[in-house]
Parts: sequence; C-alpha cells; structure tokens
Amino acid sequence: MSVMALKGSSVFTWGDSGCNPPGFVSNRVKNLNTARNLVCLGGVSDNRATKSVEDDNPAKPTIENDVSRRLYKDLSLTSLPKPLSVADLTATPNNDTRVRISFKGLHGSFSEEAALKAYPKCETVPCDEFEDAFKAVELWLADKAVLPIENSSGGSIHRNYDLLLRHRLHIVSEVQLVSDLCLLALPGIRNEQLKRVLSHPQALASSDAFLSKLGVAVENVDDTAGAAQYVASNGLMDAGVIASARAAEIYGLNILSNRIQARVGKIVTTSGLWACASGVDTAAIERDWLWLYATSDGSTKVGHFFWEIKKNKCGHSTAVNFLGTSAIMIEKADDDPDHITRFLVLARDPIMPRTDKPFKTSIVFTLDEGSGVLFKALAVFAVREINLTKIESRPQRKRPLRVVDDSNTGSAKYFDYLFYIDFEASMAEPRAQSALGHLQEFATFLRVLGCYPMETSL
Ligand SMILES: O=C(O)C(=O)C[C@]1(C(=O)O)C=C[C@@H](O)C=C1
Repeated sequence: MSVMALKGSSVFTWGDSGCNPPGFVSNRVKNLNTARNLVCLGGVSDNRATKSVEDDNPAKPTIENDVSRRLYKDLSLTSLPKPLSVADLTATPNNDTRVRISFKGLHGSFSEEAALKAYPKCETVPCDEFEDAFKAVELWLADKAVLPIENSSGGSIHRNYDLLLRHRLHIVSEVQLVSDLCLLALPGIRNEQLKRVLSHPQALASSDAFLSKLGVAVENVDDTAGAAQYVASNGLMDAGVIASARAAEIYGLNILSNRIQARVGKIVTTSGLWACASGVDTAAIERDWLWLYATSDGSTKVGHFFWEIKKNKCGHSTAVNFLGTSAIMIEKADDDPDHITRFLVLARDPIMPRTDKPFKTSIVFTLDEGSGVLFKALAVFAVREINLTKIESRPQRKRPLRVVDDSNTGSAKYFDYLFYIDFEASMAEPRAQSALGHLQEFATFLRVLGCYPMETSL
C-alpha cells in the first residue's frame, strides 16, 4: 500500500498493488506524488484519512407525514421477501451466482426498475434504508447497490451524497430512468372514490397538477412500492397510490391512469383537425401539447402528438383525423413531463477507467478559506477543457463554524463545505490526472468516488 504523508490531504483512488489500472498508476504516481499523498483503498489509512469529513451521526431524512416506517413493520404479505434492515445484515450471503443488487424500497419500486435496467438478470435485494443498501454490499450480502442521486424535478438526494462519503464503496456506473408514474388503486375502485393518494414525496411532487385536479389529500411514504403494498394489504378503498406499472402487477392493484406526471388537463380542442387546419407550428405542438385519447377498453391515455403519428405511420392530417374521432388536445402539464432519476451503481471495487468510450469521474473535496478558492478549484477543469456535469455542496457537519476574520466584529462566519463534482473525463486520461494533481495543491481533502461509463441514453 502506498502512503506518503503530505499536509493532511489525500487522494483515494485505485490502489493496493494489485488493483491499479494500467496506464493510470504510473502517471498518477508521477503526477500526484509531486505534491501530495496517495492513499490506496482497502486499508486502515482509508479510515484515518476520511475521519475529518466523515459523517458519524447523520441526521435522519425528513419526510413529512411519514407512514412508511410503520408500513414495512406492520405489513404481512408473506409471499414477498422482507426488505433488509441493519439487524439482518449479520446473515451470511447465499452462494447464488446471479449478481445481487441492493436498493432502498420494496419490489416494484423505481429503484428496483433502475437495477433491472442496469442488470436485467440480477437478483434484487430490497432494503429498508439507503444505508442498509450500502451495508449490504460492504457485508457481501449484495454485489452492488443502486441508489438515486438526483432527479429532474427535485434535484439532489442529499442523503446519498453524505453516505457516499461515509462508506467505502465506488461508483461503477450510472443509470438514468424515466419513471412512468401511474395512479393505482384496488380493483374496482374509480377515481371519484379516492380521498387520498400515497407515494414517495418526489413522485407526489411530480404529479402535483394531476393530483390537484383529482382533489385528493396526499400522504408521503418512503417509497412508491411501499405505498402500493400498504394500500393492497390493508384493502384501502379510499386510497390511491402513485407507483410503477410493475408495482400494480406485484401488489394486485389496477392502473387508473399512467404518465400522470405529464397531465394538466386543460382542454384546448376536441377537434384533431383544428391543429392542422389552423396551420399551427408542428414543432410547437410536439413541445407544448398532448393528446388525450380513448382506448378500446374505455380508459384514457395521454400520448405525445408525434408519437401517435409515427405509431400509425400516417401523415399529419391522417393521424389527426384518426385521433380526432376520440381524442382531445390538452395543454402539457407544468409538472415534469419526463420524470428522470439518475441512479449510481456502487460496488466494493472500482472499475478500470477507460478511454475508448465516454467516462465520467466523481470526486469530493474540501478547500481552505480564502478568496476565490472555489473559483481556482473549478478552473483546474476549465483550463483543461474538462466539462463539469454536476456540482453539489454539503456542509461538513463535524467542523464548527469558523471565524474568518477575528478583527471583523461583524462576525464574518461561514460553514465549511464538501464539494462534490462530476466531470466528463476518464481517470485514464492524463488531463484528468493532472487536473486532480493540480486541485490537490490547494484542496485540504480529495477523494475519487468513482470513474465510470457515462450513461448516454435514456
Ligand atoms: O420510491 C421509489 O420507487 C424509488 O425508487 C425512490 C425514488 C427516489 O428516491 O427518488 C426514485 C424514483 C422515483 O421517481 C421516486 C422515488
């Protein structure tokens, strides 16, 4: 293990003799050794070096009106495996050769869908909490964890940023998932009978316009599938759920509406011909309008204008005529029409950084006080034309507030922050190595969280 002491700052990266990626180690050692330590993964020094920024006492996530913690404990659907909790984590892993992916939530959650998107044949391991999903990997109960890190409507999932630092796992890939939010209820229940709708706060927020139109109370639950299980197992006739179509299937619920994140329901015209006859700019139609149309089973669906046209292989007017008989044109929702969540896949070992396809690198660092330090930190990427895709800051909870200037009785105090950055370059590229070497010259702490292929499709 290579550990060289220098001014208390460390880069955590591929290490421990056998696991250095070719093409990276020699350059890295050369580039980064000049100024700072290199602490390889998997040893006592890892713990030592993260101590100053480690979150030993993390706050619980705040979820208003949280019924789900009770849900998981009380429910008795015997056909489904129980989610893992910290107490279960002492069990011995089984010898199944399929890749096991831990995630937070129950079967049928969007996180499980993300795991299946990344590893279609995997065995999914449901966990009670995000932290249990990390621990499941650390204790070899799972091979990898899939965790949401940000979504297109609510932004970052801060809890997982904090846990990334606290745990010793590596980001090995990312998955972007477009969630099709569906309104579910017990079989036979209609929209008008619903008095409340339960779901994960993000899913509820993304369905706001649809739910206000429905005129129901909303209740936050830890995960969408947990809500479905709760309504199903308690036979709640007045409660709907926003969850996936898979959750409906697993828990025996009916889908009352799908793609509800895209709904607003302001009817513009009931005549499909109107759009063509009035010569409306078709690009604007695609962007701003949706068609609500009746299906043969009597339910309604929302479709994108051009999607329907393409599906029917028709020219515009034919397609419009086709839809015009049963369709109404509605204004697109203010809600996020494509609710996209970005998930990270975490593993015990890092993957080899490559240059034959686009890679991303995620890092976390701290800076000393001083004017323009953050600007300088970001400049190390800018001068090498490395594109940053995400920057996030989190308070370093264990460090007290510092007085910047004692002579200033106006009490110039500020928080110490951890900065998380994702940039578009592989650690196998010299420009990425030299950027990090440069950053290390003034960062007080630096850790590479992972270098992984960029998700380029949805
Ligand atoms: O509740 C779920 O189904 C989850 O997988 C969690 C989660 C999230 O944490 O953001 C993921 C995607 C959905 O949009 C809503 C919730």
